[in-house]
Amino acid sequence: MARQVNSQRNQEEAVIDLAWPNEAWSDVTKEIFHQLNAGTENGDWTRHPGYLRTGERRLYCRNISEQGKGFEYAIFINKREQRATCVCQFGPYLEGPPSHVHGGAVATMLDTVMGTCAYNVLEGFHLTANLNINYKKPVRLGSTAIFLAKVDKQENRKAYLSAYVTSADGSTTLCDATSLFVQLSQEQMEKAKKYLPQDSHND
Ligand SMILES: CCCCCCCCCCCCCCCC(=O)SCCNC(=O)CCNC(=O)[C@H](O)C(C)(C)COP(=O)(O)OP(=O)(O)OC[C@H]1O[C@@H](n2cnc3c(N)ncnc32)[C@H](O)[C@@H]1OP(=O)(O)O
Repeated sequence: MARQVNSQRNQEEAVIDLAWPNEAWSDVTKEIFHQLNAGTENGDWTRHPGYLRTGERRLYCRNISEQGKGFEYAIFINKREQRATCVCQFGPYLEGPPSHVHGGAVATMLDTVMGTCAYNVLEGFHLTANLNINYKKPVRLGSTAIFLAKVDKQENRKAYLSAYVTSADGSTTLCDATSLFVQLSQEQMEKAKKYLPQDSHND
């Protein structure tokens, strides 16, 4: 059910919101998505739009355009509680150990979920300064996992986040992680402005 979002930027580049179930999603992934999406009804949670840009640049975890082959995910944000929850299904192009997900693919989703959390709940634009991951169990290729991230503390420009990854039924912890995100200074933001999308489409 990806939704075309008009982009004022330039005509040949479409911006498509992929953070919706599609036919490549398993019933488990869809079920968890609908549970998380139900949390948006009373406004506590918001679904973070996951845009595929079909132009030159693409968000790394949205760059495998064959449906179901890469990262299939949706991220939900609770701004008041400074938390993010993500349901992610790992496609067959993400293999590391045979039939299991590459550790770098899991790290990508941890960086993205914590980065999206920081982006939505904190002031200013943050970059990852440090990311530490403990891999507790291998993640089966094709399986669905849940990522739970939160902001633990802020000190000046530093934001400390933690996250853990569970199996779809929540019974098994697959990973846990901590990170440090640093808010860009005014001067750094000025320099970064030329790289930011001109319209409101993020991710
Ligand atoms: C408009 C909408 C468009 C986009 C809408 C997006 C929507 C949402 C999608 C997000 C999805 C992707 C999210 C992925 C997020 C990435 O993947 S970001 C890419 C990977 N990260 C990088 O490339 C960052 C590279 N590093 C840097 O640029 C610089 O080191 C930093 C991080 C900006 C910090 O440098 P700096 O500004 O010079 O600051 P610096 O004084 O060095 O450090 C500040 C403080 O942090 C501490 N610190 C810095 N590094 C460390 C460290 N490694 N360990 C411990 N302490 C540290 C310093 O000690 C210092 O502490 P205090 O002295 O203040 O106590």
